[in-house]
Amino acid sequence: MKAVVVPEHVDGSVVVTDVLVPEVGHGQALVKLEYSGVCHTDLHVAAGDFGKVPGRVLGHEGIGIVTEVGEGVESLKPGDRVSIAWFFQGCGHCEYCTSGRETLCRTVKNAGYTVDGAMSEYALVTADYAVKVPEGLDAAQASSITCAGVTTYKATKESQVRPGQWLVAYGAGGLGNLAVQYAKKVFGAKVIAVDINDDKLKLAAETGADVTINGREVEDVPAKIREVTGGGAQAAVVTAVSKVAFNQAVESVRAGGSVVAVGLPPEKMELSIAKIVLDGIRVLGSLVGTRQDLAEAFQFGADGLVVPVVQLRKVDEAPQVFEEMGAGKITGRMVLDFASIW
Ligand SMILES: NC(=O)c1ccc[n+]([C@@H]2O[C@H](COP(=O)([O-])OP(=O)(O)OC[C@H]3O[C@@H](n4cnc5c(N)ncnc54)[C@H](O)[C@@H]3O)[C@@H](O)[C@H]2O)c1
Ligand SMILES: CCCCCCO
Ligand SMILES: [Zn+2]
Ligand SMILES: [Zn+2]
Repeated sequence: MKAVVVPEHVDGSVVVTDVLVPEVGHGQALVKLEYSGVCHTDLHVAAGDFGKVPGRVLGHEGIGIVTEVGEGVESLKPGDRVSIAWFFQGCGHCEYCTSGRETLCRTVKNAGYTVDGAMSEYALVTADYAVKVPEGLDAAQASSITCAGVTTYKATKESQVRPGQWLVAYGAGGLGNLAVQYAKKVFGAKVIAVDINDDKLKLAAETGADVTINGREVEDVPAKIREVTGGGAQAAVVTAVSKVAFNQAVESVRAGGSVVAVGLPPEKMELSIAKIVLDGIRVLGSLVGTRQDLAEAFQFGADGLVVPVVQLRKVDEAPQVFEEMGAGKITGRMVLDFASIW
């Protein structure tokens, strides 16, 4: 079967090649993929940013139909439409798995990183961890919610922004566009989108941003944000792949505000200790979302509140899609169309 794989010489490139259809084991289900979105994390994995995984099947925005279930499976049946997410499986019994923070499990399995992922014609899931796609949600759009959506929904929740308050979305890419939509349409915030690419800012404005700022054209982004918001935003969600955006975010929020770190640039943040102490600013990291978060994020999609902007691409185009994303040329989310090769 066709799959998008990290080649032996881990260098950021990907190959589309033939691999064996996996065998279903105890507690697992076999999923025939319909769609699999390309997340910037897939580029990090392909480049070895989190450690080299040559031969790994990439992908953690998978949506497909269950074709077979293994021994002991009660939660899924053939015909169910399910997701294949970064949070692939937790241990189920540690301090994190038993307190609503299962994505932090220290023995977590991650699709497309520590286990084979969703950019393949067939993929395995751990049945009890595969979140079902609700009726009424388009499968290709569900793909984008499986990582970009749930991650920005969770990050906005963690920001504690309240209706009528200001939230700045630093980065208006695959995640950032959905951060704008969840913040605006689910949490009732007023939203500023910051990016360095006008096409992405145009889409942000079309999908809910009240204000857009091009970080390459405005000399002092935080000052502009403090002016627009009358003293600073109450929250910032940073999905930009740039430390500049993280440093700007801390200077953009008002006293008592929050900065939620989501993007994964390789550098370190420069953080003014005095600023965060004297202004009581919360700076926190947020990692994808739990199974419950994903179920909620899906439902907001099914209800039409959040509408992922996706473009279907042929599986064989995966190498080009990765290059386009790396060059910042993608607007919305590129989704590999496995259904077209059924
Ligand atoms: N924490 C998590 O759970 C989680 C989940 C998914 C993705 N991620 C990470 O989030 C990041 C974004 O992923 P994506 O799929 O949205 O990528 P993307 O390439 O679609 O978007 C990144 C955006 O950052 C913008 N950007 C770059 N420099 C900027 C700057 N200085 N100011 C403002 N914007 C800037 C780019 O123009 C682009 O629009 C990646 O690092 C990815 O690994 C983290
Ligand atoms: C360590 C990378 C975390 C990324 C989450 C899914 O994109
Ligand atoms: Zn992701
Ligand atoms: Zn655990």
